[in-house]
Amino acid sequence: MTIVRIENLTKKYAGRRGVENLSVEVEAGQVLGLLGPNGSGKTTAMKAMTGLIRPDAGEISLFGLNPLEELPAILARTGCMIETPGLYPYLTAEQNLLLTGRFYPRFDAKTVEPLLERVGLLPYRRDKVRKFSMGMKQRLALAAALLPRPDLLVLDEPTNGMDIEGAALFRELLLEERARGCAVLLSSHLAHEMEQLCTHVVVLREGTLQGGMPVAEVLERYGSLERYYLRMTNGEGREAI
Ligand SMILES: Nc1ncnc2c1ncn2[C@@H]1O[C@H](COP(=O)(O)OP(=O)(O)OP(=O)(O)O)[C@@H](O)[C@H]1O
Repeated sequence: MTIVRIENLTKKYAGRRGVENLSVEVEAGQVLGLLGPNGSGKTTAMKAMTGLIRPDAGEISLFGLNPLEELPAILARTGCMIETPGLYPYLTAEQNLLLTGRFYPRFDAKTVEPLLERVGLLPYRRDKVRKFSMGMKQRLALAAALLPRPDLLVLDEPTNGMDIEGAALFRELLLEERARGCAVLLSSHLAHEMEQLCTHVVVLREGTLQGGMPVAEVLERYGSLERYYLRMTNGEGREAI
């Protein structure tokens, strides 16, 4: 089942580059990795998909729905982590999840404690988030993204600031979600992490798609995702998906 379909998405900021003519698809159970240098348009693409910004052109369909018209129905089934986590600093970790969970029709308050345990924050559940380190906030934001029991996860550099244990926990968690049939759109600068987690990758450069293929094919043809990435971003090669 196709969960994400983006066709010819273009978003420019005051005439300047953002993302141009991007087309991608993600099926249930697939993890699509967005790779690209800083400023290549990954966050812009994710924001346009989740209704945070309005695209200039192109078609976006999530679960067969248009985010410009049916965003609440889409967000009810989607977990997001884009840029700064939207957390309430003066509430505890537990209160944050209980409050955020109320926005999701499928939320069950009984899942809060297991979720806190899953991200390693159970001992800190009664601590105010303002006292949390960056990595702890990332862990809590990840738990918040899982609150709706999502069919789609949109994760922009989720392990940024996480310690080694947190990043390992994240990997485990993401593979579980993938096995459950959740579709994932993931961006990260860690090629090794992406190689382990993604089923498919696309590479962006200066707002345009340079290439993309299943990770298994990348490994077969290029030996590593890093080599493929470097090939796609140094301007040498551009391949059709
Ligand atoms: N709000 C904004 N106003 C103006 N330009 C913007 C804005 N947000 C992004 N841009 C520009 O759009 C381009 C793409 O930025 P974007 O944040 O999507 O890249 P990215 O691939 O996510 O980068 P990074 O890897 O650094 O997170 C950049 O040239 C950036 O300067």
